[in-house]
Amino acid sequence: MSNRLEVRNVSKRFTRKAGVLERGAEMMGLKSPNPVVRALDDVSITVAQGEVVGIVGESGCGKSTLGRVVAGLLQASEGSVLFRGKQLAEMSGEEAEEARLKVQMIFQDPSSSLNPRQRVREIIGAAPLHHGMTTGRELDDYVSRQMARAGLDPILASRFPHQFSGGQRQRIGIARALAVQPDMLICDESVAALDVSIQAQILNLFLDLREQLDLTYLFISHDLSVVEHISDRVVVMYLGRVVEEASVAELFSHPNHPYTRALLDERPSLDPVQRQFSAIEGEIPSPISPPPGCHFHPRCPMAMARCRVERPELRAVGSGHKSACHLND
Ligand SMILES: Nc1ncnc2c1ncn2[C@@H]1O[C@H](COP(=O)(O)OP(=O)(O)OP(=O)(O)O)[C@@H](O)[C@H]1O
Repeated sequence: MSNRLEVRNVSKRFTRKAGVLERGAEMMGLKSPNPVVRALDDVSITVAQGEVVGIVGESGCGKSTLGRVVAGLLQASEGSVLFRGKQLAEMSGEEAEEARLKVQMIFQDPSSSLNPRQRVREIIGAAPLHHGMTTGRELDDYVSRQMARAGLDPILASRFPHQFSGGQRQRIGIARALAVQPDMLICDESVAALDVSIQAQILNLFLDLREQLDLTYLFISHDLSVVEHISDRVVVMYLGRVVEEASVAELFSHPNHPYTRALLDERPSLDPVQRQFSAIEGEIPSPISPPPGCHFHPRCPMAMARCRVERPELRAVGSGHKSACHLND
């Protein structure tokens, strides 16, 4: 399989506006005024054509930032993103626009990403019309096809978003993304707001679309059950870094990194309300001043002296299995 996407050594820093405390500290000559959040710290991943790669980790570990950098909604501070071996920065204007359209993002809350004043026909049809993928005359048919693909009855095209249920609204968002003929979907908590039974329907729709359209997915979720259901491979992130990656079967049966093991240990069984993992001992440190060495060491039951000073490299621990932990040495 060829690489659809390659994220190479990407870091993303945000500068937060200084709060009262920081400004006071600066006036006393103690600190720089604007704290820097290290949302991504030297992240590298590859996604093969047709693959579904799940990105998991606790809140604030950088999952959404990674998705947004890949979708071109945010610029990386360092590193590069390559599509089929080519960097966006190296492409001509038209080529770059086409590459951007090929990567579409599906967000968590369909209600806030759909214009409430637009009818579904306009929501789905505006972009393909603008980019010349259809004509005004063919628009109704074009929109109907996208709706049918996403499991919506085309007869509903003249309705407004509020006239649909949450699951149907997510289908409108999916139809809108499909309408610009993408190769890759970045799903950022795309089923998190839905009831569990509707979640299963939307996940199955994503898998069907992958078969029909040869789509590639980056699937961001805090819910391990969702990721296990849909992914071929899983990337585990902690405080802006990738700590482990493996095939879904390998990761769930032989987790290597103590953080991944803690995530899986804390995974409650069937209670959907508790399917988030927040129960690992200790607070997540701030990405403004992450701990030195291995970011996980303050919470790691197996931390050694070395873990407090030396960053562990992400290295192979098995076939297609990588982990960033000094315990593997
Ligand atoms: N625009 C921004 N300005 C400043 N800080 C930001 C911005 N966007 C994200 N961050 C910070 O970057 C870090 C990573 O955030 P991100 O949203 O990528 O994490 P996440 O894993 O997706 O978490 P969640 O599931 O809660 O969205 C967090 O500390 C967050 O507060």
